[in-house]
Amino acid sequence: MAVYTRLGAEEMAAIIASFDVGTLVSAKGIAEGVSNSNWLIETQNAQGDARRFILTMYETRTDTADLPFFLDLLDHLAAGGCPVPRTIHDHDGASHRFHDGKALALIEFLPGVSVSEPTPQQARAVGAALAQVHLAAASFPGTRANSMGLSAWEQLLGDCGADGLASIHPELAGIVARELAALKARWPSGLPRGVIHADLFPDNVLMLGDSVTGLIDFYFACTDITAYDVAVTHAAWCFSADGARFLPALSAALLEGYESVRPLSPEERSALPLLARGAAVRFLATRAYDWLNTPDDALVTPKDPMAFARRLEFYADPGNAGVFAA
Ligand SMILES: Nc1ncnc2c1ncn2[C@@H]1O[C@H](COP(=O)(O)OP(=O)(O)O)[C@@H](O)[C@H]1O
Ligand SMILES: N[C@@H](CCOP(=O)(O)O)C(=O)O
Repeated sequence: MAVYTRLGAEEMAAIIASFDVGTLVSAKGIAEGVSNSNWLIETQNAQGDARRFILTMYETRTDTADLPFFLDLLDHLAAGGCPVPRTIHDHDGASHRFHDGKALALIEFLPGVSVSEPTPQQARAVGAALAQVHLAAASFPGTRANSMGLSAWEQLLGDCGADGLASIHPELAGIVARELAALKARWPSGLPRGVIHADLFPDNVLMLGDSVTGLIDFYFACTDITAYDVAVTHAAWCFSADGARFLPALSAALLEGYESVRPLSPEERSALPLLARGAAVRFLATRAYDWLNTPDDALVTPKDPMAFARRLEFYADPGNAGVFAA
């Protein structure tokens, strides 16, 4: 459930009237998503043409100071030919506005559905789309530090505490301590950097058949190691949902699709096993924190941290490093 804020019909009509998109016909809350409130908006213009948009109201997890970066990035990538939604600017030319103290933005609706059991063809298309984003983002002037980097993982996992981690799984605290030490000692410097999506899970990709029709939810986008984004996407796409089974055909297809647009350098390739361990720790950290800190009556069901502990064990096994070999 991801509608945290209730908006009355009159309020919604007034918000939509701030944009040059016609009159409001319907507004339906969207159940998917966890961070922000989203509505599917239908409008009609003077000619009677129906149009669809997504209205997002940013809740506490999104820092509104970051919105110009996120929203300008969408427009930049869309102008560069990437399948990302454009933002609709209001009558004042602003990409976001405030309602009752909360920021909101209207963005283009893109068709497509999120796949839950991707095929290799779909993984290939996602790899290519990710590479297209990396190339198009190279000319984006904005920068944003990664607020979900190594120090944040350490902080979140520290906040969980050894007892908290042990309540999730008896061996988790030990695994986490080992991994954080290895990542801190060996995290690469000198690899190409740029703007990355940093959360390209299947639920953030819209597809029709084997084609990517939309890359959405850029609210973790930041400036970081480009190949780390490949590692995040690999961790997100190339395992069964519970992390228990690695899916080699998806892995090969994702990397091949990526390299069909942006070949990886030998240095990036050889860093991928470690970057993938980092990616697994990143999602283990937020999931473990949420697992221990989400109130029982919250609207959101926390995601299983162990699904990323299992991926981590896979990536940390030197016998599996060949997965990333050219
Ligand atoms: N531009 C878009 N076009 C079509 N559907 C979208 C678009 N943006 C978001 N959605 C829908 O809204 C849902 C939640 O959006 P998302 O940005 O992932 O929210 P959250 O940040 O809360 O996770 C998506 O799963 C998708 O169904
Ligand atoms: N992809 C993350 C959760 C982030 O939530 P999102 O709805 O903003 O994509 C995970 O699976 O842990």
